Amino acid sequence: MKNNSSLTGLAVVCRRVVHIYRAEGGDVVALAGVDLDIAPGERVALVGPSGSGKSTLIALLAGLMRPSAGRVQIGLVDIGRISEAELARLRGTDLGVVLQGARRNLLPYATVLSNVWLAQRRAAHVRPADLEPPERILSLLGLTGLGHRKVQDLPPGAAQRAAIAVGMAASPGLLLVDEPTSQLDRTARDEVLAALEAVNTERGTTIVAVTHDPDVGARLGRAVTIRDGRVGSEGRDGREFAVIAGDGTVQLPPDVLDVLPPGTLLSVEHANGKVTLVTDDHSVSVPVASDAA
Ligand SMILES: Nc1ncnc2c1ncn2[C@@H]1O[C@H](COP(=O)(O)OP(=O)(O)OP(=O)(O)O)[C@@H](O)[C@H]1O
Repeated sequence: MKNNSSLTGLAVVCRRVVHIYRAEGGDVVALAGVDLDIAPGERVALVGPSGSGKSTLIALLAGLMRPSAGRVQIGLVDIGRISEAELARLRGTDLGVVLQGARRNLLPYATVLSNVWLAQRRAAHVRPADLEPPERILSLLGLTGLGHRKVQDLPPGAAQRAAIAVGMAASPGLLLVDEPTSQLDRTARDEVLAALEAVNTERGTTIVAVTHDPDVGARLGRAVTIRDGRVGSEGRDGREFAVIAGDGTVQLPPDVLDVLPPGTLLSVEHANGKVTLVTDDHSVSVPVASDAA
């Protein structure tokens, strides 16, 4: 197997990723063909309506589940093709995972420093490597001076940053964070976002965060909207884009769908450097692209 040995950010590639939950009442297709490329050191928010598949996607990136079909690649490793032991090693070292609800990631009666130190011991057991002094990780996350506080005594924002510190304990190349700012006040939320930015800029770590907060998406710079188990659209630097999936399909924005409901027949006209969707009776035409300079 190829290794991810670099300490800098890891790339993520998803190709036609499908995930099906086998449930008693019937199968649930949670992801229906996700195509996504994230460059090393990028910061990406996964946004979208409840039940659209965000948590399923982050669980696949975290190696907690394998895709039913398609390819999920973290750095050089195709996580659908590696053994359970290799997957466990990847999870313990290359991937930092911060679950939703900061305190679920932490031992409440232990100090912040001990929480980071214990996470490092677990990582060293899986793959012996040089580990960063825990104090340096706390400093990166703005927790200097709080190392000897018990987790249960921390205010919510500091607890969230402590959970990120534990996620960063083994200096992973990819940090996955589920709802990092939910239930935080504005100040605490800004401190958490500043901490994530520090991780990204100072360590080069790739960051993927699931969030319901549109401001988080805007602040991270790239917001990928998951809709009905697919990549629906992307916001980049304040602009909104539709995305062509690997099978050539495009999810139309909700306001266009109001005018063109599912089942509408369209002809795709490509002429004079313009691509236009036109209804059969020519009552609606939607210019979708222009390749004119
Ligand atoms: N363990 C499971 N068994 C069966 N179905 C599941 C399971 N987990 C999720 N689902 C279903 O898969 C779909 C996607 O769920 P997922 O939790 O990934 O969405 P989400 O976008 O993260 O939602 P939320 O924002 O509410 O957390 C939903 O229809 C959900 O009901």
